[in-house]
This record gives sequence, structure tokens and C-alpha cells, in this order.
Amino acid sequence: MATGHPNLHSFPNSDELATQLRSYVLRCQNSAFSKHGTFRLAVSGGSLPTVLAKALLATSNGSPEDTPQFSKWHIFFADERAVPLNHVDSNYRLLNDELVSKIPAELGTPIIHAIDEKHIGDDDPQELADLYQEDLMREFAAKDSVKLPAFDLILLGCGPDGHTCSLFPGHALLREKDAWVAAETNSPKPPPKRITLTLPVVTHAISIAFVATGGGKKEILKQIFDLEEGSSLPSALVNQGAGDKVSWFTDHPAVDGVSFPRRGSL
Ligand SMILES: O=C(O)[C@H](O)[C@@H](O)[C@H](O)[C@H](O)COP(=O)(O)O
Repeated sequence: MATGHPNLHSFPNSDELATQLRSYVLRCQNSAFSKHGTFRLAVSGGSLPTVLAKALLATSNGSPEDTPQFSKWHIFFADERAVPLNHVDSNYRLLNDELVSKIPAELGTPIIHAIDEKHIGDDDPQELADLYQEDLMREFAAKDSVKLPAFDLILLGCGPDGHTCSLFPGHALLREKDAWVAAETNSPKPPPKRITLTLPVVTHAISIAFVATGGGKKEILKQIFDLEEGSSLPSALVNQGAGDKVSWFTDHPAVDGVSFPRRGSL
């Protein structure tokens, strides 16, 4: 059961947001290293990879704590579209173009867990989802059997309808209790065929961060943080299920007029 309220961090501009997001991600990295020597995270598509690259490719102060040690990172996708990895709609390609291809050699190379391209043409992306779940099992359940994987960090976006990952409002997938990865065949946001982490996996993560910027997010954020009106929206379900493990990184226009139960300090 979740405890506490999500933390809100709101910044006047994208530079300050990126600076604080960097510190947050590196704190998650350092805490993960002290527990198991690697950093296992999942990232979304949309605008997130660009912000993340701005945060992580900034100059380090030289200390190991302020340096992304990418060779010990395992990056999974919170959701992915059933398209070839070099397709313009691929989240793998987006992350590669924005971040991975720009990492200086001395920071090392992360292990990227991509979908299996052999199954992208299937009518039903279920096999793609099952294979991705097997990849997660190799990483999180190789030694012990676990009910759910515990990502060190999941980085999410929030759509204008309140969706997150490829979990859309009103969809039966929101009730999934057992699968770690699910198939979506009819996404309202194109392209229609996708795979996504399920809600129990997202809320089980050690830390979860949303990045939502721009005035276009203001109306949906009002609903998400209105405990009655928006309580069944996917992003609100993450807040409810994970409580104070959740941090929102926003800019001022995105939260203009939004009342939050708790403003966090960094
Ligand atoms: O691949 C995807 O479609 C995403 O993972 C999706 O969940 C995204 O994060 C939101 O739609 C927010 O997108 P923006 O950050 O671009 O608003």
C-alpha cells in the first residue's frame, strides 16, 4: 500500500528542470549502485528522452557521484511501439538519437534492452510483450523468483488525456494484475500497436518520476491532482499506487493553477 503524497518540483525553465532532474537521477543511480552494483531503469518516449539527454549530458563536477556511469546502466523501455528499431516512431531510436549516440566514450555505454525485431510485424503484439517480459525476468528474477520487478527508477511522461506508458484512460489493461508487460493493439495515440509495462510494475519501482512541461499539460494535471475528478486516470493511478515514491518534474506553465497536496524539496 502506498504511503504519502507524490512530490512536486516546478521550475521556471527547462535548464533548471534538467539540472534538478540530473541530480535526482544520479541520486537514484548511486543508491542503486550501493545496493546491487547496477542501475536498472525504464524510460518512456515522447518528450522525455530529449529532457533526459539535456540532464545527463551536462558537464559533471568530476566526482563519481555526479557522473552517470553508463556502463553499469540497464535501460528498458516503459513502453515501446511495434515498429522497426530504426523507424521514426520507435522509442529505441528516439532514445538512441537523443541520448545514447551522444554519450562521450569515457562515460561508457549503457545496455539497452530493445524489443525483439523479429516480432514487430505480428498482427498481435502479444508475443512481443511476452518476449520483453522474459527479458525482464532474466534481469530481475534470474536468482530468485519475484512477483514483480523492482526497477531502481522509472521515468514517465504524461499525455494530454492522462495516459502514461501506453496505459490509456478507461482501458482494461489498467486492471492487469499479473503480467509485467502487456500488449496494446488499439492505442488512441498512434501508432496503434505497442507494448507497455503494467501498472503493478510501475508502482513497484523504487522511484518513479514524471516529466511534464508546457501549458498544454495544465488542464490534465489539474484533473490528475484533483482527487475526485481525475482519480481513475492512469497517471493518477500511479500517484495513488506509489505515493511518495513519485516525483513530478514540471515547469511553471504546466502547473499554473494546479493544487498539489505536497510540494517537494530537492
Ligand atoms: O511512447 C509514448 O507514446 C510515450 O511513452 C507516452 O506515454 C508519452 O510519454 C506521453 O504521451 C507523453 O508524451 P510527451 O512527453 O511528448 O507529452
